[in-house]
Amino acid sequence: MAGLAGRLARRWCSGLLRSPLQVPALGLHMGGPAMRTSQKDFNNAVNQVKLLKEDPGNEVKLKLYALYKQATEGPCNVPKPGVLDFINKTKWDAWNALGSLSKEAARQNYVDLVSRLSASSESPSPEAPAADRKQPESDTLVVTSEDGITTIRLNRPTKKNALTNQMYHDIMAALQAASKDESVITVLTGSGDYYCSGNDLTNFASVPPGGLEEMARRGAVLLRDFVNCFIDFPKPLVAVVNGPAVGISVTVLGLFDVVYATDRATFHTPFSHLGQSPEGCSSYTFPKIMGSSKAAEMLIFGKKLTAQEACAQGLVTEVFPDGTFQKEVWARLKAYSKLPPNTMRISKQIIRNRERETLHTVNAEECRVLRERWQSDECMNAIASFLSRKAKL
Ligand SMILES: CCCCC/C=C/C(=O)SCCNC(=O)CCNC(=O)[C@H](O)C(C)(C)COP(=O)(O)OP(=O)(O)OC[C@H]1O[C@@H](n2cnc3c(N)ncnc32)[C@H](O)[C@@H]1OP(=O)(O)O
Repeated sequence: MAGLAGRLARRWCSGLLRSPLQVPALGLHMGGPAMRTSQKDFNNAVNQVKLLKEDPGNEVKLKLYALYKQATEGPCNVPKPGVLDFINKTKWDAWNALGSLSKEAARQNYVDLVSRLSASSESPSPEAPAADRKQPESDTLVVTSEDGITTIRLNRPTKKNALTNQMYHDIMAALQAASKDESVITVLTGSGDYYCSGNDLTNFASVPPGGLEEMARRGAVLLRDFVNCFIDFPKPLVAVVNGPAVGISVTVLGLFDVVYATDRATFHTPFSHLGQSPEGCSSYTFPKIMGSSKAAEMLIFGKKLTAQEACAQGLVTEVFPDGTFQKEVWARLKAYSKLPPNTMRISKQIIRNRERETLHTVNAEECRVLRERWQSDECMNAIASFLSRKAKL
């Protein structure tokens, strides 16, 4: 029965990309998705599906179908097909699983999904020569591969490893390369006494010709792409937190598989102090990890956690004495890197995949909100204070 259902579903899915659901060509906006999806963006995405070079597989096609129905008709409003009507039941289940997701959110998710599918079908294949892959363009990021471990090291110690716009791009490129290289485990860590002091606040200092609005739009697209790389990263991802961590370097920890910290580390998300709001999917992962009131204390009131506190609350896996931190952590990681790589990937998938679409939705929403916050007086004043040396956390 399951085999027959699978075959029928496969046959149905193979027709989906050519189904009458699609609208005439409009040409997809590929330069980074808009944060508020218009009908035109959605129509473009529907059309873009037909141009995908690779078959995205049945699961994705079903997701596309369900999001399309939700975006155009709202929550599932038709009776459940009978158990023997395999094809329509599969479609119905996928649509119904979206519950009360709004039409707007479904449209946004559809556009995001198509944009990711288009990007991955255009990205270089694993066999592509290394020269074709984007490599870090400066020495503020150092990527090495040894003993089955690819290490991405933030290397701007004099600025506490604050993330410049270039570094966001370099990290994304490094993650993309690491997802395809021979390594088994990927590590993110920092040089010097800090792990990372978060977004480099001077990123806000140079306003582009389009003004504050354009700066906020670009920031939101960059942030969304950056966080998506963590959500979608396929191999075990480990943070080796070698010192204090601030802002986005803390929030994305909820998307890592394991977080090791020195006992010198602290974890600080001072968003309210900066007139900003949570990102990195922390509005979803933190309450899930530590409960809503602990998460609120961090994300709304900016409470700084010690490494021990972060460990007690589940954000950190294990804390090590600073004197032996590097030795102990790397010995542990080397041992883990000998485990069967495919098995580890598959285990990660089964742990994470169920939540992937939710995380993409959360990410898009957080970026939409932040885009507005970045244009607020509260945010501008906080950044101006830091840049004029009046404020420090
Ligand atoms: C597009 C994506 C957007 C994503 C949204 C992300 C949001 C966030 O990450 S919010 C968090 C932003 N981070 C901060 O607000 C931290 C600001 N920095 C500080 O408060 C302090 O520098 C410190 C507590 C991190 C360290 O203090 P201290 O030990 O006293 O060291 P200094 O302040 O002297 O720092 C040395 C040097 O580094 C510069 N610096 C440190 N952090 C940042 C930063 N985040 N942005 C820009 N510059 C930073 C600091 O200004 C010093 O520079 P010099 O004076 O030129 O030596």
